[in-house]
Amino acid sequence: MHPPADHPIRTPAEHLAAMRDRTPLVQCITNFVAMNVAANVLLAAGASPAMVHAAEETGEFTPLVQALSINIGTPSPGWATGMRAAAAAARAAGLPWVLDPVAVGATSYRQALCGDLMAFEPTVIRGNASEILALAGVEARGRGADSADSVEAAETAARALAERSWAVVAVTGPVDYVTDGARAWRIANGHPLMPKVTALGCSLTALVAAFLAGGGDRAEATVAALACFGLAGEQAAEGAAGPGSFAVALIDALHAMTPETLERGARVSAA
Ligand SMILES: Nc1ncnc2c1ncn2[C@@H]1O[C@H](COP(=O)(O)OP(=O)(O)O)[C@@H](O)[C@H]1O
Ligand SMILES: Cc1ncsc1CCOP(=O)(O)O
Ligand SMILES: [Mg+2]
Repeated sequence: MHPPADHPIRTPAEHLAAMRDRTPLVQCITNFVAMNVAANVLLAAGASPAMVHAAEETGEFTPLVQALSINIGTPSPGWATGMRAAAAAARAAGLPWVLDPVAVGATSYRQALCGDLMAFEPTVIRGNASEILALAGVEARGRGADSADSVEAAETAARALAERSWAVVAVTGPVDYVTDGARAWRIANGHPLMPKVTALGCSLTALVAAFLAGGGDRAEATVAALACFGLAGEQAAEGAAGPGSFAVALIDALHAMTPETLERGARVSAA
């Protein structure tokens, strides 16, 4: 169900162009905080969002989309049933899907839900360092939805989780880390204002799903999405007076991003 690893190598710019060529329909089951922000991020970047979460319709709806993003940020039993149904439908249809394990270390309910979802083999897992540590079963110091651990501290756990689950694992923070268990990259794009705006991580997870829908190697598509989002953050910060105007400028920067700008601005290195 995962794209084969023998795709020709694409640059982040080529991944952006491929995503936009497809204008992928991305089903998002996300939290109440992120719903609007994530939809606007997808639209600005060139994808098409659909916030569909009811178990009653997802079996019918998920096969119509090009990628799925599941974020457990504000879980409840009905939504959890919808998440499991959507993940099952994505797996059955061979669609790429991304898991965002928000605050998974905080409660046993979130841990159990992520355990259920992991059984449906996410294509990519994207979280902050504390979330990836907790999901990997390593002691983490998360504070709710925020990380209290460094990306570096989560790298070994991320690799182990990728090997164990066969998901690509993306750990975000000041410098992001992406691994498929065999290969790894660091993405140095981003700006310190990004964690000062809620739901940007959640929105990035949805953007990763959109980039996966563009095809190619799933790890490289993930790296491309992170570089694109981080670079948009850098550009947005240039004229921002603080987190409020930054959030608006980030949407504008994603909309204005071109493959050429991304080619020049992506700071990706092998890890
Ligand atoms: N201190 C920072 N400096 C630069 N970029 C950051 C920083 N913290 C987070 N980011 C960026 O913010 C985005 C969201 O990541 P993160 O804050 O780790 O997710 P979450 O909101 O899920 O905790 C990513 O693009 C990441 O690279
Ligand atoms: C604040 C909050 N509480 C539950 S979900 C959520 C949003 C978290 O968003 P992000 O992980 O992108 O910062
Ligand atoms: Mg998050």
